[in-house]
Amino acid sequence: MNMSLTGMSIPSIASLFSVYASLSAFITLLQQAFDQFIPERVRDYIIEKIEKWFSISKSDPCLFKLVIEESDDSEGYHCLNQVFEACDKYLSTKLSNTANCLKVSRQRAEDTLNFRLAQGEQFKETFQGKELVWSYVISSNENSRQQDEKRHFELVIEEKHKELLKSYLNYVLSFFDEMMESKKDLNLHTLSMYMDWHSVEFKHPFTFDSLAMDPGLKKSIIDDLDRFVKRKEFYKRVGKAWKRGYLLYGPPGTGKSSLIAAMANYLKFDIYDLQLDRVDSDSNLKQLMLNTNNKSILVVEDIDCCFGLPSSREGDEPQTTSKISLSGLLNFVDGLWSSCGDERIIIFTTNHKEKLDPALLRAGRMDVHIHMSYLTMPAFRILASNYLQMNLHDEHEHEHEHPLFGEIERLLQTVNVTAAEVSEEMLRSDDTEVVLRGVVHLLKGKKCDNKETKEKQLTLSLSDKDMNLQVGKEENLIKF
Ligand SMILES: Nc1ncnc2c1ncn2[C@@H]1O[C@H](COP(=O)(O)OP(=O)(O)OP(=O)(O)O)[C@@H](O)[C@H]1O
Repeated sequence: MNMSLTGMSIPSIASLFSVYASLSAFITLLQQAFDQFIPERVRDYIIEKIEKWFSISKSDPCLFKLVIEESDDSEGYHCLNQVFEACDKYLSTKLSNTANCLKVSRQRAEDTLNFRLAQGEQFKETFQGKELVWSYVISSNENSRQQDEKRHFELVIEEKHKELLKSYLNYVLSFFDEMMESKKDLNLHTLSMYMDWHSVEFKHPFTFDSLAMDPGLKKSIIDDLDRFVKRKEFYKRVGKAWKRGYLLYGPPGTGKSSLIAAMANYLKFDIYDLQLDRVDSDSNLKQLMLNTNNKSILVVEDIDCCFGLPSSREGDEPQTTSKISLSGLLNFVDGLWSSCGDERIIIFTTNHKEKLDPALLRAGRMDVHIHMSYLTMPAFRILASNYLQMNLHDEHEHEHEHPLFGEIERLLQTVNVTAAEVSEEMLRSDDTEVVLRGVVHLLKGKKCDNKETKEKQLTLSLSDKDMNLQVGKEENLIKF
């Protein structure tokens, strides 16, 4: 019995070849016709549709996808999503030797390279024996500005393992927290052209050791900062937000910005430099405030110039003033901003405390007022020790001080000079003798100017029958 071949004849090898040949000729013809007669755009469209169809039919219906967007706009504000930031930082530490295509960047003044997934690229990771696939997606509409692009991560896992995502994300978040705790680099955040924060590495070398200031005042500032960072439980107990406000006031060049840098370096806090004159609405301010991180210092420089007051700087053009109101700012400082984060410091600086709105000085608003005064002898010793590498920290060293120190001390008692002016003089030479003579010359010059001014004032005030012409140096002052 012949069961398998009943009614069928096996084709010969020759006929198989001839069918194959005519089939491939037909396909080649079809392909040529497709290329020649169908316009390129239509061709691309057809190919894309076919590819899409194949990818849909291939896709596994049992996958679960988690979307992590860069910002959370649900409240009507563009608030950065910290989970996105954590994932971004986490991936940048994992990617460098695994993913197929990466983007690399380095910001000006940074040492480190930042690796990121390129758009549409994937990165696979195994967590507790299960595979997770990361991808980075940028979506934008064609007419949008760069800022309107939306970025998100997609994290895909098999549906049946999706409960693992929670512990995986917790692992990523605690990795990020540890990274932030141990990070040595601070960031300086300034306003970008899109009115968002733009961050660069903050590399200001200034520390409390570099700061020429009365040692007693310096110690009380350091003690205050130490107390502040240790008082988490205290603030909770008394029901206050864990924040502290400092008002730094004094003439230009006395070290207000330098003190801010020293504070940031001491606490390892990021700095947010809020240029109020660029903020155009209260809602913009709210968004910026909400996008600041814990453990940070928010700085508003020259606060007296921000709210329509005349410029406090000699020779300054009349400056643009902020479109937000002082009360708007104070509402944020007292209310929303202070209650939406922990370990926040806010610093206002001014050259003219007397021009400030009393609302700013109200008790409980700025906790500490620090007067940055003209240079005193103890502060001069710190400058000399730093710039000229003279060992002047030892109390008994004063006996062996350079002979010009006596003259400098006498001059400093009668002349108002800023640390900025003296430090500029100290940069002029490596030779101690030359530098100290330069300082004496600077102080004597100022004394002459003072004398001339005094004489002018005396003539004026004599005509006014006003003899009150004391030019005295204010004491260094810290007021809590
Ligand atoms: N107290 C100080 N100790 C050491 N250096 C100082 C001090 N004050 C000023 N300097 C030097 O002068 C430079 C300018 O000082 P700084 O910008 O801190 O002064 P400022 O009070 O903030 O001035 P402004 O009011 O103009 O902003 C600093 O970079 C620093 O080199």
